[in-house]
Amino acid sequence: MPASDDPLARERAHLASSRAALRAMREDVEALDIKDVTANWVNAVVLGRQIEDRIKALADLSHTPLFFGRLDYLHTTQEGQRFYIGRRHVHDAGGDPMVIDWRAPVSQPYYQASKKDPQDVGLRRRFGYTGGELTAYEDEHLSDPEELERTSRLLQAEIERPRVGPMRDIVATIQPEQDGIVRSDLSGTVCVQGGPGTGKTAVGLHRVAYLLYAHRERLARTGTLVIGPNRSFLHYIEQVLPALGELEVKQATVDDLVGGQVEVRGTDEAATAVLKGDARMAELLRRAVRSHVALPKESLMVVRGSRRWRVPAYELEEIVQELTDRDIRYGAAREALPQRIAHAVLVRMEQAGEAPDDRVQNAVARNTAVKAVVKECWPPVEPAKLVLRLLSDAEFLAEHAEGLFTEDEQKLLRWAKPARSVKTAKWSAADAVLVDEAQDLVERTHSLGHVVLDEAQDLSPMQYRAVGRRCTTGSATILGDLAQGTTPWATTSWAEALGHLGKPEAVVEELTAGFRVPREVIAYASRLLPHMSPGLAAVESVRENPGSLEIRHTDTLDRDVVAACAEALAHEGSIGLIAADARIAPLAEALTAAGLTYLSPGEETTAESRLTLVPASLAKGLEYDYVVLDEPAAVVDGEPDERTGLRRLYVALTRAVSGLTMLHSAPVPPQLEQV
Ligand SMILES: Nc1ncnc2c1ncn2[C@@H]1O[C@H](COP(=O)(O)OP(=O)(O)OP(=O)(O)O)[C@@H](O)[C@H]1O
Repeated sequence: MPASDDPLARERAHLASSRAALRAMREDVEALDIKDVTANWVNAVVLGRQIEDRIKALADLSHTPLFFGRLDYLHTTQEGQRFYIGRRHVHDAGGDPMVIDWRAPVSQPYYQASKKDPQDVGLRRRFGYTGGELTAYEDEHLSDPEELERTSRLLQAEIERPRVGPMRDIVATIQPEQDGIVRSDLSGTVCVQGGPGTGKTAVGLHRVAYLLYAHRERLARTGTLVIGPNRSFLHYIEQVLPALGELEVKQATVDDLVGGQVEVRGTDEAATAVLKGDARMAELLRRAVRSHVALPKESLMVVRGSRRWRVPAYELEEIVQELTDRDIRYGAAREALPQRIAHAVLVRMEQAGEAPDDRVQNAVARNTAVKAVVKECWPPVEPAKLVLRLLSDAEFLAEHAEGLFTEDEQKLLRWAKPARSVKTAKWSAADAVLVDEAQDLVERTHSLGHVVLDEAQDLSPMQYRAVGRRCTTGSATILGDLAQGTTPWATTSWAEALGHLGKPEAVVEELTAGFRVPREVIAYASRLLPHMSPGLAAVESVRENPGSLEIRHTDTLDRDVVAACAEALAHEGSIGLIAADARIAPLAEALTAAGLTYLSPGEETTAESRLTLVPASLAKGLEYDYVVLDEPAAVVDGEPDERTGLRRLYVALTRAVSGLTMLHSAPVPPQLEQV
């Protein structure tokens, strides 16, 4: 068959010319000479960096196909009729598109069109690649009533592909219900509830990429942030956005966000941490900050030259009262106060026939007598010092906690040993959140354009508030699973959480199709659901490969766990050995003794180094091709209460992509028995 008649050959030719076009685009950028256009050194550096980023974004990565799909519309539109869909836009020398960005509106039917609703699509073609080579394609004629609907083999192969290394993007296979969330508008906050492996993280990251495409300038100005539960999780996901060409998105944990003011060196008992995370703390802090405002006792006398101007105490009182009533930050009101007082002085000057201008008003505002009034009525408040006092000084706490916290609760809140200074205090993570709240009462926190919050179910109300104030003027994507909440303050209702976040109007979407965990394994793990999160639906696995689930009883646990790891290493893909935190040290020793090298979570698995030893407390959000789960009873017992223990076990049981081997010497928790 001549190449021109062979569709695969034609597609390969299009790939080759698209690659050449991309190379040309890159060469054009590389050839840019900025000497003539940059007037100064700063501009040159900024522009130089932008060009470097652009060159990086135009790299042709051999392992990521330039396009993964094709759409042929039934009718020609202004933009054309046939489109190749890929990770980025590529055009030829004449400016005509060779590949269309997956985020462009014309690409949307690639994800959304169906036989029921073809959206003017005649043909949808998916491409299969082997090692960077285009080797297969698969067609759907959406408008052909004769053609039967069937599951795409290429899609299935992509979902079943063994995992190794960090998280990958899913642009080629985003599902319609996921696409709806990815493309939802920047103005709205979306909350996604979904069981393990339903693609919440993937959807959140692709939503950022989409929003950056659709609102590039606005978000470049305001900024975007992805919040995850810990460093190892952030490492695991950090390559997804760069692979989609987005290099500017920041990542942080909640602790990172609030950690600027104090150094966290202490911990809290669970009951204390729960209380410190309670939304009532916000009111306590508000009262404590506002308690610094005092009404003036005496009148003010401003001397300028030979004249003296007097503002009576009742008028100063009115000014202070008016600022108290207004809903502005403590610090902003403190800055406004001298000007207000100066204004009152200026009114008197005008009444006396003078014509003072702005400079006079500014000079009066800086007058020592005015400064003294400000110091007396609106003294500066240092957030960390204020929280320190609340947690150390029983009387001060009691004064502001009245009607909010009982005496017993106040006792729980107070540090056993009062701290002397901000530097030496043993701040806990929950304390840092309080300092952040107090800081915001003094000075408004900068708001970003969009924030993605992953594993949100583990946040306390005060933590939700800390995240919420970082997107007051922007929007958010909140991702979580109520069944995976393992903190003592875990979320029980999304409506409540969204209220704390300050986005009560957000829509809650649910994802139920599972892309990670094989059917048999998810069915086994879901036996726990009625015991820990009644009412939540079990995930429906879309994987065809039933996967393997093996439960082994043993009297020589360490030895057999190591053997199971060695067995798992015979398969391709990554291996996670998950165990209760207390079991990590003995297992590490056993692995080393057996000559098996292992990584810690967050370290990248590679083809050479594929085994990770994962404490159950860090397993959330991660996935491994094969999981060996050590002693489930120890995972449950590692938590302060049974429900949290079962949830921790549920997380550990749902990390596997291809197979799970569970080994136990103690009895398996009875909740896993068949009902
Ligand atoms: N549409 C899709 N096509 C292919 N793979 C997908 C798709 N959606 C999700 N996946 C894959 O499924 C796995 C689970 O996705 P992800 O980690 O986003 O789920 P999650 O809901 O955040 O899970 P968890 O609750 O355990 O944190 C990942 O490997 C992801 O790439």
